Amino acid sequence: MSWDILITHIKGLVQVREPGTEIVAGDAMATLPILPNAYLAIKDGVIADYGNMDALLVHHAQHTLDASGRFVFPSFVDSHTHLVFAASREEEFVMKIKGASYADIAAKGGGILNSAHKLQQLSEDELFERTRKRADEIIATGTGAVEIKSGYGLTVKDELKMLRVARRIGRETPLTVKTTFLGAHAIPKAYTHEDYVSLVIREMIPAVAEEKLADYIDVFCEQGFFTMEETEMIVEAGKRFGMRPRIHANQLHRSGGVQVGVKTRAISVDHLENIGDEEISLLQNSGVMPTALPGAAFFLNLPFPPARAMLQAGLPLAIASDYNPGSAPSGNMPLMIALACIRMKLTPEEAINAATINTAAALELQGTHGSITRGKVANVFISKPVPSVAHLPYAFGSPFVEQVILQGKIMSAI
Ligand SMILES: N=CN[C@@H](CCC(=O)O)C(=O)O
Ligand SMILES: [Zn+2]
Repeated sequence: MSWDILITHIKGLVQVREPGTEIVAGDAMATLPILPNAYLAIKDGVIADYGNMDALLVHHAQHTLDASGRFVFPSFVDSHTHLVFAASREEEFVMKIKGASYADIAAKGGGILNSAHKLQQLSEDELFERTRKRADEIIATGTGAVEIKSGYGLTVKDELKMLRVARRIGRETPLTVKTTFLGAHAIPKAYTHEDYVSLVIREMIPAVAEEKLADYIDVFCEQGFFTMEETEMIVEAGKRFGMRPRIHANQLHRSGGVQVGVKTRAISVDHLENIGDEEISLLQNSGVMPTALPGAAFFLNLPFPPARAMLQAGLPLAIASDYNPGSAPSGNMPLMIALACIRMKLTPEEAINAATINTAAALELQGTHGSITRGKVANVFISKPVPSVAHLPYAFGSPFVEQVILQGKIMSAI
């Protein structure tokens, strides 16, 4: 008997859970189970065993890694990204510094329409190569599973192109990928609202379903983008083709996105910079995962979601990066955890739960990802030598991840 990989002398094995814990909510988010002086054994791509070093019986392994002074974490699950895009938009970043708002830029044909224009010029292969670099980047900062949305195509052909690229990231990198169709991300200049919504429902959704390109359907429910009624029509159309909703809700205004999410039984409502008591009560016992995107709130100088009030109401909370060129040009999950602690007053334990076990549930990956549990996919990383888990958000922006293992394979030096 021999392990494929044995990690020994782990200072703390983080997020150790027995099978069955699929989500943490309210007060339970404050507890992050950590096993001190531990080992972790990996075989055939899964977590085969773990325990205290004193209980380690089988020492033989193809690769043995000594993690003295280091923590081992389950890889982050990033449940909201726009990883497939053509190019960065730092020109808009500078406009914002000089006073323009996100909405001003969007109204002038910038923003999402700017990204769509750039993406429409690229071949599928070129788009894949650009996206693969971002995939490597997020792997290096500890992400093991990721949701990727379309929404910068805005034509049937280009939305399909984006989703094919996203699926290919899932096949050709060690990331676990879930895909979301977000044709209703913005309204191209040549269309009326009505005509574009009809294109999304009548042509895009069936074409996406035909190639089985999307697991979920999303809509940017926001003033100047899609109304509550349009959002409901679009997600109901997606549901008829087996795509479960997740919604861009309440980013810039009290847009009603949470109300539509609850009504349509969305798996998650994401952003939530503009919610109040009414939305919090609606989310209670709804089964919808509230998801904060602290990178976007930080980058756009928006209010941060009222995380403490949500936890006090007994809600679960997930944290994702929203990696995209317009409102969150970073997929660095340790940085998102730091922002959640610093700006949303989450404790490190709460923020790490939000970025692992709860994001796994938000992608329906709770059986395979998001915790150190026997039988789950061996997606883990070894930290740099650090004094404590709280060092992660404390030393914000400092590299935290030293060695990545995905699907039971040691990734080359990062
Ligand atoms: N808000 C809508 N979509 C993205 C931003 C897209 C963009 O500006 O390119 C978001 O989640 O923040
Ligand atoms: Zn987004």
